[in-house]
Amino acid sequence: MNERASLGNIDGGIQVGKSAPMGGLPRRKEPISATGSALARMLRLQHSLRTFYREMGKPKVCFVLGGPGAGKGTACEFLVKKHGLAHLSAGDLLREERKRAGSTYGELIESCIVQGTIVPVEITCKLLENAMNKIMTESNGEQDKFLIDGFPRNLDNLEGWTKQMDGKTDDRIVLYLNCPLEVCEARIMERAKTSGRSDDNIEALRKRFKTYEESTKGIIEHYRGIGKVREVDSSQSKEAVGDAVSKLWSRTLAMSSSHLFLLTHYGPVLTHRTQPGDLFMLIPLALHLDNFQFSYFLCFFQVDVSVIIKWRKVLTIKRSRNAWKVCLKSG
Ligand SMILES: Nc1ncnc2c1ncn2[C@@H]1O[C@H](COP(=O)(O)OP(=O)(O)OP(=O)(O)O)[C@@H](O)[C@H]1O
Ligand SMILES: Nc1ccn([C@@H]2O[C@H](COP(=O)(O)O)[C@@H](O)[C@H]2O)c(=O)n1
Repeated sequence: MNERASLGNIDGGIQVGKSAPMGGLPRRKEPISATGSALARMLRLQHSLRTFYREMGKPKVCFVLGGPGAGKGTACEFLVKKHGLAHLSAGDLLREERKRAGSTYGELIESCIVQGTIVPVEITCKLLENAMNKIMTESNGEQDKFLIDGFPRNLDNLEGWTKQMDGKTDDRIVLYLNCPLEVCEARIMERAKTSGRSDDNIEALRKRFKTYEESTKGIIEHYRGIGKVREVDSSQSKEAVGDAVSKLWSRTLAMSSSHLFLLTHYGPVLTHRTQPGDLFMLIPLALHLDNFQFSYFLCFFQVDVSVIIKWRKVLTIKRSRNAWKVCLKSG
């Protein structure tokens, strides 16, 4: 499903964000001795669980940046087809809003586009927020992974997103498509023959390059500084870029969302990062490590079955009522 643009306008008015999948922590089954350290451990665990649930319920975002013509849209289309992600292009949403009858911002948007400057973030961010909400609502919350293409482009975009979205999204990584500007120029001039875009001409392109050099590169460096940039050489063929971004997605994003957590009141006792291609199941996992009289938490997790199989050396897994029970093997 290609969900590029055409997804919302500023008057859409849908609330962003969705509530965490679980309302709160399950009740303890058995009381534990009320020592200070046990209490401290409980509080720590409660805090990490709350963080975990909060992050799990948020839409996951991968920003896609690079120069004009670096191949952002093309790479996103590839990821949509291969990995079923939702693609929101800030530029496409702005162009859509520009032509919407009755839009208050049509003229402002057009003037920014032909001048190669950046539209005020309140407009772009609202369009993105509405489009994300539309996709999440229509998919019943199942589509929660977004490629946001061409955003944040400058400091105003970055600060506005942080303020307007205020932790409502889980901003995972920045996919940076690095391509020499001469290559970008040749691509855009080729695209200009058929695109009909008012900024696909050499004059507007030079202005867009200037904005990219002066504003967007600083944003990429900001994200690099906090370890979020994943870089791909996008001067390669479309197939090679597609392969590279797909591998990146599998290795970085899929892995980071697929941990196996065994939670006890002593904290997560084991976590495991999965490999691309592992089998995933969404199952209710109830943990009760009998020997240690741990209380259990009934949780929904993405569980990598092959990991469970490895751990069967020390753990047994039984189905009990409607839940899975994990016990330490005796002897
Ligand atoms: N790896 C590639 N090799 C050759 N041509 C490419 C490659 N990637 C994209 N193109 C072509 O270059 C042009 C620009 O690509 P695309 O629209 O994906 O870039 P973009 O970064 O999204 O551009 P913009 O910022 O202007 O929207 C398109 O005509 C596309 O078909
Ligand atoms: N965050 C953004 C993104 C885009 N724009 C404006 O749209 C033009 C075209 O963007 P593309 O990503 O489709 O190349 C861009 O030059 C800007 O004028 C913006 O303002 N803010």
